[in-house]
Amino acid sequence: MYIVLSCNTYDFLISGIFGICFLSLFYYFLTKTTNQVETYIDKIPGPFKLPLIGTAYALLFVKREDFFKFMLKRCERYSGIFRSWVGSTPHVNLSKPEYAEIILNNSIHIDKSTAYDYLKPWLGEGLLTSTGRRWQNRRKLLTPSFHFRLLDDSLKIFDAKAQTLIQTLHALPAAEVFDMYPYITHCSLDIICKAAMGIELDSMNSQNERYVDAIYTQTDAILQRMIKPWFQPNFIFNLTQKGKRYHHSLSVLHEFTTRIISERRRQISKMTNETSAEKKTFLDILIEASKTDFTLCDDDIRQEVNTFLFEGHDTLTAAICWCIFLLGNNLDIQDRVYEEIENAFLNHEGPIDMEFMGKLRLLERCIKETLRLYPSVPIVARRLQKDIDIGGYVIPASTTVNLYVYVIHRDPRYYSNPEVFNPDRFLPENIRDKHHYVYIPFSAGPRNCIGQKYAMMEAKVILAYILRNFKIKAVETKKTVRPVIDLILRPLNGLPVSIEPRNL
Ligand code: HEM
Repeated sequence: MYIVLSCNTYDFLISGIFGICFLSLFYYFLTKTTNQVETYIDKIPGPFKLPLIGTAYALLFVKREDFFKFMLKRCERYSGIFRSWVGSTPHVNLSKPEYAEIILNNSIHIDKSTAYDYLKPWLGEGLLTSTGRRWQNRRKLLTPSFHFRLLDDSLKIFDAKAQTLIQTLHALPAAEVFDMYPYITHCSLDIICKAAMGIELDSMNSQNERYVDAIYTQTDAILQRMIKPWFQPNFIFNLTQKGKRYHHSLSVLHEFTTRIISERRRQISKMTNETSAEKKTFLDILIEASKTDFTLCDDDIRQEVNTFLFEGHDTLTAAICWCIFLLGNNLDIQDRVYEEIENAFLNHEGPIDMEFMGKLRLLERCIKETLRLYPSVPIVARRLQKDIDIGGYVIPASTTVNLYVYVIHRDPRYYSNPEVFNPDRFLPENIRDKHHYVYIPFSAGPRNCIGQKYAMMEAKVILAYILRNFKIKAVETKKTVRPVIDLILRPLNGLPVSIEPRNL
């Protein structure tokens, strides 16, 4: 007789057996070194803790799609600050803007938490995950790629790709409900490849599913490893089905970026003096710098390309889709945005430019309000460099601190009816007296998002074209939609909508 084990059961058994042996071995040594820390951490309120597993036992039966809701409930229960233990690693979870300021408003606590180590096989020591001198040098090198003038040039690419997206959407059968999420994903992937790497991917026509699927497998596996101690030791994780899928997806991602870099190198080698004097892409800057900077080898370039491909399209796709979801539920606001876009197009010829962008004020407020309600990066984590005092508790150096951006953005002291979509919260007169850290979708301080201006511009262009061409109705409502987190905050069921072409 055969016993058929589901993937999850198999993974659970393998990781359970090995995990218990592994954790027991290290427990003695770990507790010896963390006693002092433990005394401080355990003064902070938090759920009941078990030996070895910490507070992660509560996640044993929490499904992936319920994890975010589960953590939000904890935030609600402990209001502002609570501690949790992922195995023997203490985490302090913060959800007040005043606490976010203490963590973000300085150049001391700029190290990412050890949880980001699980991103390293993929993103290596790229800008998102690196630290210290290496991070400083890289940030200095890459910041000019996001200079305003260069962003201006990227606008033409945003415009051209948004028009391709519109043609694709027009070709779909009318009045049928479909998932718009993959269409936005391919559009923003094509844009980042062209604007930052100089490569024409054309995934809107060729549907590059292998790369996109590999990203979802990675981000899911990485999150599971961050929160479930039994998946953390490599030799256990590698034996699980999840581990096997993870390694396969890793090779797909590396293959993809290696192909992009060699293709761009080939293009550069064919360039004449005239064409090479044209605008340099982000990848060109890296390739050029590697000729004189010997700390920038091929592997470093690949790490940065992986980082920017991921950060540059996945976060943005989520933001655009959440905005369409919200406007598809608030048709009165959608109509006002449509009018604004139509007025901006009056007497306008050619691709969208900076002047045109300046006219889309309501649309900009809608994007900001979307990022308040559904920040693409809902939790930001740091590893403390020295002891700090928060809410009357001492949090020792080296502790992992998680900032719940999603909860901070709903602080009722600063946002009345925080669950309501109201773009006018971002009118100049309404934001004047707000706490600076009550709105941090791009994080804040020295390690804020390097691509935030780029992101706002791209979102505006894509949304302007979609909303000008179609009236959109979202199928899901605020009540039915399930935000899930696998690093990025996405709607569980994608973005089911029906679209009706507007008469232009
Ligand atoms: C709506 C879109 C976006 C959102 C909400 C967003 C949000 C964020 C946040 C919260 C961080 C800090 C992460 C952390 O500390 O763990 C971050 C960092 C970063 N973002 Fe974005 N991002 C967006 C778009 C982009 C784009 C378009 C790019 C590139 C083209 C980009 C590149 C990066 C990079 C490289 C970092 C690491 C910066 C550093 O540590 O120095 N992001 N982003």
